[in-house]
Amino acid sequence: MELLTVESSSVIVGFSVGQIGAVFVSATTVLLATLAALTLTLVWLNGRKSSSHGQTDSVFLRIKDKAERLIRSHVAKSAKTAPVAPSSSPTSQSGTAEQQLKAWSPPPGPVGWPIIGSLHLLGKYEVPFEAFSQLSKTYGDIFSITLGSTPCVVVNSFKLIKEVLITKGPHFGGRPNFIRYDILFGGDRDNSLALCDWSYLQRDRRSIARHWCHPRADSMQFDTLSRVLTSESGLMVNELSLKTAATGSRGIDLKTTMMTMCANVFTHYMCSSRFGYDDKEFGKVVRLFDQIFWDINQGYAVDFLPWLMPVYRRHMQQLKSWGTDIRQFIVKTIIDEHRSTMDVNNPRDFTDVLLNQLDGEKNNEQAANEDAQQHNNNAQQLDWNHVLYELEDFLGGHSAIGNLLMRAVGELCSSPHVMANIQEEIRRVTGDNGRPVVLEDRPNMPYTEATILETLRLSSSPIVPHVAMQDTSVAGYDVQEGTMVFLNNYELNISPDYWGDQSLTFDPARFLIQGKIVKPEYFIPFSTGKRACMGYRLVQHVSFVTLATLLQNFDVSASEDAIHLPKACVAVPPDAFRVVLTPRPSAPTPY
Ligand code: HEM
Repeated sequence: MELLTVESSSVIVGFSVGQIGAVFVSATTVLLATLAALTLTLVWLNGRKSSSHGQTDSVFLRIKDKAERLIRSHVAKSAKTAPVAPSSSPTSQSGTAEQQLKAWSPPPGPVGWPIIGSLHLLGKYEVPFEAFSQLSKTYGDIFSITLGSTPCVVVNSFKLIKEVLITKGPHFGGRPNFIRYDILFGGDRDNSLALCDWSYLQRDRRSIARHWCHPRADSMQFDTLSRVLTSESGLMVNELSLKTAATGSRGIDLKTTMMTMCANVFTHYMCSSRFGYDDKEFGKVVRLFDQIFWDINQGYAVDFLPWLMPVYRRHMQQLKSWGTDIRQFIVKTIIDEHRSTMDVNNPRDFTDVLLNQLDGEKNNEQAANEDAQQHNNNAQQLDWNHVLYELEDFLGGHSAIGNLLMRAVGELCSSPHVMANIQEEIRRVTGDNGRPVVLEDRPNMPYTEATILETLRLSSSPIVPHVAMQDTSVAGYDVQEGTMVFLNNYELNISPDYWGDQSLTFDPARFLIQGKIVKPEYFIPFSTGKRACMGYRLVQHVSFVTLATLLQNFDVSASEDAIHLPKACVAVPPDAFRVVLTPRPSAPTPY
């Protein structure tokens, strides 16, 4: 636990969970207090001047860098008296006494500073996951790190990630307590499916959505999705043809069209509603979803240093109003209409199914769960907020897919041979001047599928941090309740240890053996275990039809905009790069 106490003229400097004990420092009291005050003042002043919080964070981290040099000289002097951290390698310890010590020790890790912990170590890299990979070279596959005053553990290897997510999944079902998450979800992050702590309510919410998120090949949901995708992808092509004709070789804003298409797939499939490309209100909501998706994928110093909140006040107000505007739109255009027309015995779509829960309907399938008895004892009635936020969460899933597709397009602009391979595969399956691609073609188009997997691999979506909900252990090291656990998916996805020398090259063929998709077990872009992604099948289905339709109709190439694809992040900025679309002579007539 972090320990920071100010006692008249002395400061007790606490160390991160990886350290035992504390060092009493009286000579540095004034220095540390001054640095803290200076930091707060400068960050606050900068925040007032700057509207960009990325900028605020980098100034903050530069200040910390300067402060680090001052403090490091003090820590170096104190090191002689500081306790020694346990060995970095869990396997390097032997003997009964050492094993016992390990059994009661947290993982090793860097010494944190007062107030900011080891946040400064992350600021040196483009993404925190690079810092985690680097630190693992010193401390091993599992290490402790204190961020602000939050004790964290970083797990880098597939073996240990499995221990956290599967073997000890129930111990690690919590999510970080960031104020930002509360603000986004109506004041309580438990309203959100992805950001709540694990509970029976969460199990119910997951169970209700299962058929809609994982449509099986012979199900009514699959047929509906297939129909919706055919119709929406055709409309997307019409829209893109108009845009391309109007802008010529300067390139077009593909992202807005792609996001609108994906949003319509979701509202059409889950709510039986669709909106025109010229519908300004819908366009605004699609943009708000995208801005929230971008924000959720960023890390902010305030997440770990909540006392910085005044600096972020405007930003937080913005987040709150984005969420409110989206929910008002959903209630006005979707829920109100559904409530007035629904038949409880004949749910038309996912929205009806959710509203039925609100009205007290019980999902019979829940009773079939192995642990039905325990479940029933703990089942909770969904209230209005649960229904509204669950619908918002799932509709918001379209942003992840739209962003993933933009990343795929970005990659294709610099890998035209991959685009040519996909187009050849499309021709083989649908014929010359043949029919439009449909969802049912997916099993016959492994190269297109592999391109999506390769995009997922290189975007290396970081698995949302988990939090220990009880005292537990990983690799034999102690992990206390409340510890945040980062699973280094970035390391899993790009390390040459897993993917060979060319691990950073965009090469879909790495997922193909004799023309068939083969996914290594350590490839887990959607995570695994109790809290694994609920939308992964929708991602596969929607991204397949959208990407194949786009490339069936157009060649894609870079415009004069630079294409920067952020590391370890599915999201590309809301105002993304423009691309040039060149209509293909062999394009089919849409259905
Ligand atoms: C590019 C697309 C996507 C990627 C890479 C992705 C990845 C992930 C990951 C890594 C997690 C965290 C799992 C964990 O903490 O162990 C997650 C959670 C989740 N995802 Fe996705 N996801 C994507 C799209 C979607 C879509 C389209 C939906 C909904 C339709 C969705 C719904 C969810 C939900 C509800 C959770 C929270 C599950 C829980 O905490 O119980 N995701 N996703």
